[in-house]
Amino acid sequence: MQERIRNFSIIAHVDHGKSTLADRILQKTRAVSERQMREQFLDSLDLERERGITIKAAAVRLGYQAKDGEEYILNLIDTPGHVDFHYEVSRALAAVEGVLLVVDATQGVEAQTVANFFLALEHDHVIIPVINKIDLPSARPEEVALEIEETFDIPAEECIFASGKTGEGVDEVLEAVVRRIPPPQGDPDAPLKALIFDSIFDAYQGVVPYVRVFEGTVKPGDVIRIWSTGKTFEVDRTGVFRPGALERTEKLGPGEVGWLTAGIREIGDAQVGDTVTLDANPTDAPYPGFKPAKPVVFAGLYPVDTQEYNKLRDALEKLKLNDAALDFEPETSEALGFGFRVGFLGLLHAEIVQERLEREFDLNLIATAPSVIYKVTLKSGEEIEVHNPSDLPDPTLIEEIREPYVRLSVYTPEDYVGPIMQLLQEKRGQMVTMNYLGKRVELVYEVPFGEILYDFHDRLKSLSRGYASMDYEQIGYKPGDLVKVNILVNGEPVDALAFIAHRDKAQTIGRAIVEKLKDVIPRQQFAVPIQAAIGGKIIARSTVRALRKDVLAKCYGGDITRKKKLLEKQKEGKRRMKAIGKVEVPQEAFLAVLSAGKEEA
Ligand SMILES: Nc1nc2c(ncn2[C@@H]2O[C@H](COP(=O)(O)OP(=O)(O)OP(=O)(O)O)[C@@H](O)[C@H]2O)c(=O)[nH]1
Repeated sequence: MQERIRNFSIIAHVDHGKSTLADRILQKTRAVSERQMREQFLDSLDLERERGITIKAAAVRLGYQAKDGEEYILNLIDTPGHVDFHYEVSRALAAVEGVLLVVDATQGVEAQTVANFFLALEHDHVIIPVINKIDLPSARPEEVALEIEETFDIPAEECIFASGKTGEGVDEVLEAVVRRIPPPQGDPDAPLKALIFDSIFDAYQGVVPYVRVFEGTVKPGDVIRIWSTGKTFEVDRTGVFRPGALERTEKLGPGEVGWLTAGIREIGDAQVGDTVTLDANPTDAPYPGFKPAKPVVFAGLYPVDTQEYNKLRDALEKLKLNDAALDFEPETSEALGFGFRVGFLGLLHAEIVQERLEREFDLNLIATAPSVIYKVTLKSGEEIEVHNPSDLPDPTLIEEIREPYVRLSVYTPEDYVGPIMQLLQEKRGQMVTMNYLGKRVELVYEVPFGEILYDFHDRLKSLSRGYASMDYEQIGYKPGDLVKVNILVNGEPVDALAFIAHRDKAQTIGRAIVEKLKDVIPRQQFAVPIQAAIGGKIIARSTVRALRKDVLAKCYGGDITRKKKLLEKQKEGKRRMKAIGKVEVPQEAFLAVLSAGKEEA
């Protein structure tokens, strides 16, 4: 049977049509009847469908009758395309022997096409390029095929032209999967070696690890051992993925992709990348390179209503069951009260978590601006990590501050190289290389991670009319001339608004923030000064003038529904206010630093 298994993934730059192609493949293999077929089958969380991005790798097992007359088992493992979830892509790829590299025929090769290609190459996978969306009038498949040849050294003839929308070329794709991708290797009698490439949490079964078996066999009743923790569990069930269902099997053998349950209660006991083996007959070669996912971006999350603190904690605990990368600890802010410092894999991850908290748990939250982790050496010789700018010790105690750097690659049509280089310079980037790939250019820079955190991606997109794309990886810490800037509202420093910036940029950013705050803080009965300060030195200042804003002033005439709408809008705005001294400060204020970068340009 192993001979007729094919395990593969689809990799692509965001929006190049990975999920649509997967749907079409499911349909072709008739694994799902038309009626059952939901759009974008593999994205199982509602949120994912709504935002149109794939977050969690999922898997499905399909039956396929090939042109050679044989029946094949195809295991399709879905991968997330966004850079925040790189580690999950990498582990999903470890579970397969080949990949479909989907490239949009109207866009060509982009940053994550390249990053994903190299991940697949590292795993020695067979790579089948699929040029997608050929139904679009602006498609230029031949040109893109040449671009692929030039960039990846894959002959242009190997590219398959397809459309996930119309279904054209999908038969060819399936035949290529069967013919070009090799069957999995592995000995059913060897000691068990299975890789956890994903997991879900089920209220009854606990953590359900998704595994790819490389060697040996696992079946109900076996006692398994999780490699990194050494913990043991008795297997209750094993099974495979049918579209929309987890189907039970007697066992899982080498080359198979499936799931198991074993009464595992903690997500930390079955983390993506870890190896499962048998306690009685363990493998001596676990899957290499396991590292637990580590958050790199931190933000404060506070309930608007202080009564909701416990509800927020319960919600975070529930989310963590399904998300090993989510990290949180209690935090108090003078301005915002009791809340949590929450760690994320990146900005997108942060946005998704906040959205889920508000939607699925009906919480009303104030989020503070996200921050990276700074490493600080004190004059006393002590080393500390700062996850929250307001925790940065007094400058007189500090010997050195180091900030995290990323290696950033940007892909862009050559027309936009000038403005993008200017942007990178403004972000304190240092060029590593610049490569020409036909009419496209790859720029590689080392940039402080904190600089690209807020608005970099938006600005890159707008500078290049949407054509440039980016990818990055963490490369470690470097010292920087960094200072903490405090923001004072009505003379009081607001801890939740403090930020850390390079000394040369502190004043510009400080000025942009106080200007922004002036606009978002509603007028009070009295004038409210807003200041930015480094230590005792005021570097920028603005004033919210007295007098309440009359939202109805704009509506003369008797349009009562419009008046109502405005009043409701004002109420909505009020829901997310925090009183700071005598001043009501709305949610937007706490994110002012996010938009401050734009004005700085
Ligand atoms: N015209 C046309 N549109 C397509 C085709 N394939 C996908 N699309 C559209 O392109 C957009 C992105 O498609 P998705 O399948 O969601 O892309 P994806 O790569 O899975 O995106 P992520 O999950 O965010 O990585 C959607 O609006 C699709 O309807 C195609 O073959 N032709």
